Amino acid sequence: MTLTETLAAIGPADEEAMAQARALHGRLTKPAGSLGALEELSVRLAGLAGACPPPLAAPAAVAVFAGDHGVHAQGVTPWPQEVTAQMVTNFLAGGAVVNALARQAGATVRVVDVGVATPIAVPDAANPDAADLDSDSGPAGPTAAGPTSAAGPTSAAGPTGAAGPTGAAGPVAPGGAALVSAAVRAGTRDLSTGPALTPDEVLAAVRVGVGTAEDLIDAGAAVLLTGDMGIANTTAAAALVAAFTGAGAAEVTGRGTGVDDPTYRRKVAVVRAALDRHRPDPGDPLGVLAAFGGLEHAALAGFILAAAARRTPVILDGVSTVAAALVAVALAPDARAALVAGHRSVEPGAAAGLRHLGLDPLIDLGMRLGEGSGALLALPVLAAAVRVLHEVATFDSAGVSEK
Ligand SMILES: O=C(O)c1ccc[n+]([C@@H]2O[C@H](COP(=O)([O-])O)[C@@H](O)[C@H]2O)c1
Ligand SMILES: Cc1cc2nc[nH]c2cc1C
Repeated sequence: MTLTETLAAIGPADEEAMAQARALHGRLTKPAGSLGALEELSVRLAGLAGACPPPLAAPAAVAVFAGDHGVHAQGVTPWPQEVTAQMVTNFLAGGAVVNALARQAGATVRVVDVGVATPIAVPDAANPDAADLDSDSGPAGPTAAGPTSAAGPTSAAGPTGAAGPTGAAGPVAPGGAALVSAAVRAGTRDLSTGPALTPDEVLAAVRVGVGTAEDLIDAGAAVLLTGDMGIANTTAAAALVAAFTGAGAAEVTGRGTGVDDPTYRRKVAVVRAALDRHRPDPGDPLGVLAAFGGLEHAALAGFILAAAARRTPVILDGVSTVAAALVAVALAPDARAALVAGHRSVEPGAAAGLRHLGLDPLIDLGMRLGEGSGALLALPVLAAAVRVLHEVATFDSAGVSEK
């Protein structure tokens, strides 16, 4: 679908299904309210699906969007830019945190190059079947269904190719991920000296995200997870969060990968100057993306919107995915119904963004990695919330006396 069609397909939560889920919770063999936040989550998922119970949350697929940032030139991070490409290679080889956590959670991983600035080395596919989580490289389980296997032909990026030259999914190393090459440009321009992206580049990146979500859902995914990789992207994310929440630069800028005091001060100054320079209008979400980027934020916004249009839950991860959710909800307020806040990242912009969205994170482990790591840890919680509605007996059916 085009972005316009995607936005038009996003509708509000189904109040009737939510009422049914609330009523069902009152009949299940547990004191009312005893499952806390799990209950409200399952009610929201019923509202999204328009059904009670909503579908079980499997198979699950995480998409990690990778891009580079011109603002890297301002010294806002200690890491060299080429680490973005090197970490993509690590994802493909199966050696990153996202791979370990995806194997643990029984999710597949797709990596989308939407704007990496340096060449990506694709590891040899020693065993192309190994990315199928049914294999020995990961735990077998109901979520390890073939159709979403990262190694499958659906990874060939037909629909995501709107942005330009798009590669078929690359070879997959054992336990690794498929690569979709859909770079819109080799990193953004420096947001501190001018717009990071042109309007056309923004739209192209958003389309990559829309196509990725559609592709994964068409291949069977029942829940989508967001991930990002981009050295210096917490600077762009902070500016995006400030633009949509109205918070000041110091409130939303964090230490990212762990920057020292002088770098942190420089980073806050860069975000403050960029906000002054661009005077972003939150009523023009695509204009805000053009001002600050990044390409992965734009693609993530499209990914979230397409999930909402297909009434599929999408688990947010860290600050970049929260920033993208702010863009998505500014474009289509009803998209909020599809959002599940996976975790509370240490990065202050993540908490500020979640507050603005009115979402409570499922877990809070002091993490600040990105890559989809927090979303993957929250996946079993979401899956459990749904399974309870499917499987727990009622007082009537189990013959348990009520109070
Ligand atoms: O989202 C988070 O919680 C998060 C917090 C700090 C760092 N990161 C990751 O670190 C990279 C950006 O950090 P930096 O310091 O280079 O801006 C990028 O790849 C992010 O995925 C992610
Ligand atoms: C090593 C490394 C891994 C990452 N994963 C996500 N962002 C990252 C940033 C760095 C620097």
